[in-house]
Amino acid sequence: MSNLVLVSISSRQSEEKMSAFVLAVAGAALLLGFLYVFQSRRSSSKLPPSPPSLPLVGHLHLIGRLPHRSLHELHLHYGGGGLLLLQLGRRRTLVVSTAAAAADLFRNHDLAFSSRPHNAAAHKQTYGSRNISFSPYGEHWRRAKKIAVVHLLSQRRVEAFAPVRQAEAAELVARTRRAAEAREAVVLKELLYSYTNAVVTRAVAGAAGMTAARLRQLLAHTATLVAGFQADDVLPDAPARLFRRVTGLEKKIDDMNGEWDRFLSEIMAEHKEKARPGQGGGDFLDVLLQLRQEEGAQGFELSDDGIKAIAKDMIAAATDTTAVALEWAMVELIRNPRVMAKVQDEIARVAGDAEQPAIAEAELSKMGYLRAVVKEVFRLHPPLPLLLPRESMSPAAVQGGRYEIPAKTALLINAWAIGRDPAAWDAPEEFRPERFLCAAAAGQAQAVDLRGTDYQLLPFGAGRRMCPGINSALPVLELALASLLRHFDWELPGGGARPAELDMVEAPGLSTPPRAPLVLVPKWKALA
Ligand code: HEM
Repeated sequence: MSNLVLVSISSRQSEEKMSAFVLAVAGAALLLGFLYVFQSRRSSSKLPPSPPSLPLVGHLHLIGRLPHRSLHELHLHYGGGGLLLLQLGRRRTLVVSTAAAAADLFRNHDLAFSSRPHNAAAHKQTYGSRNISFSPYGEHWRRAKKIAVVHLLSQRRVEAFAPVRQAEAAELVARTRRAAEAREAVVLKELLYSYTNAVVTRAVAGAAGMTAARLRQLLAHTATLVAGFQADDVLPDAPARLFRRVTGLEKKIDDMNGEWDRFLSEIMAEHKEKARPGQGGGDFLDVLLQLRQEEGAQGFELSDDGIKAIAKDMIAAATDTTAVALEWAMVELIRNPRVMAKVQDEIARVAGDAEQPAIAEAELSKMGYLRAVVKEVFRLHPPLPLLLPRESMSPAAVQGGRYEIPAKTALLINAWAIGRDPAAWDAPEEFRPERFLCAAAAGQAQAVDLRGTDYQLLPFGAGRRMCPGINSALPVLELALASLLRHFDWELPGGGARPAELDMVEAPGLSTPPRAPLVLVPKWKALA
């Protein structure tokens, strides 16, 4: 930039002109900045606290590569009542950082905040927001979510997939055993991602192997295209589109959508071919095709694109999240040998010395400490630390009228910060699963749970937009963890970091695995 300026100014006269110009621009920017701050303060005295902002970008310059951490810092500095109002580019955004503020939002204003902000790139990737996750609040979302809850992710269907989980957990153990026998270290992320990917691919499309491998590639590419703040979050529609075109992003997104569509169309065509009407389907695609035949799913038109959008949603929502939670669980257990020993003892006690490699799912419900470990992992490492963004559809007077939030305000719930809220948790930075057992032992009605009614623990969200996949995710996660801890002892490779030195910072993205992928050496435990 400075070189350009030097070259272009050839005479004293032009230097003077330039200084005047620079001064004018700087003055205008200052004025705009002042007006902006003044305007946002003046427009309502009942807005939540907000740091000083800049013209155009608002507060974007205050957000680093890990937005949940930047927002937590801002909350510690400015947060009144656990709320902050930020201008993130073009989006006015309410950020919730404490359990008490989340409780008020979910108990009293869930409906007002039940939509999703429009994002042109996401709109394109979801067949025009025909999926569930990114669909704005309305009839389409209501019906699609009901289909997911009643027909795809119900307790009955989750139980029907138990053999798939068993088979994939056995495969996970077998792969790990091969590495153990070869005395090789494993990259946990790869092992775990293959497992969750295979489970979800079989549930959605009934296939594993090549299909799972192709899907894995598609998911990885998609993640790199949608991670972090997008042009659409910052700029109005037309300039955002122009930005995407100029940077080549638009073409990349179109190519990726084309690949996804070819893949989904192929597996749909296979399902249509083998469909046996009236036989009650096996995988999600079978169920969706069957529902289409039955009176249009109670008047809800399930077009080919609609079915593909829902199938893609399920695959994307289930794979990463579960693998990320599993990887953090292993990181925390390696860092906390006392907890590792205790949970391994419990698993050995409950699962016994059975010859077969798989743990029966009925045994998982008897592993209270394992469940407490899982909750503690979700408290400190929610895989989607800011959940999914929401948007308000009407004005809301929150915290008993203390603050007034205008309609069309985006909402970010910082589940990562809420899990560290000192008003809700004792010694929040400590990994201590016992906190969940003590609550139950102390006669409190029930220990804090993950199901969206305890607002200090929100890894699956809460309210109308809460994750419908929780019943399906928990057994997938618990089964893998129990199997890996039952059959193997785990060590860091020699010469690497010591447990206490493990990097506990996240990688950036919508879901946040450890920044440094965990590498461990498994040791096969011969069962007694
Ligand atoms: C550890 C695993 C998982 C975690 C941590 C997780 C977390 C979340 C979160 C935080 C949300 C947004 C909630 C909100 O906006 O308040 C969400 C939404 C959603 N999840 Fe999950 N999820 C997991 C697994 C799954 C699975 C296995 C499925 C399906 C097979 C699934 C399907 C969905 C769908 C469809 C939505 C959109 C709901 C809506 O917008 O109404 N998730 N999930």
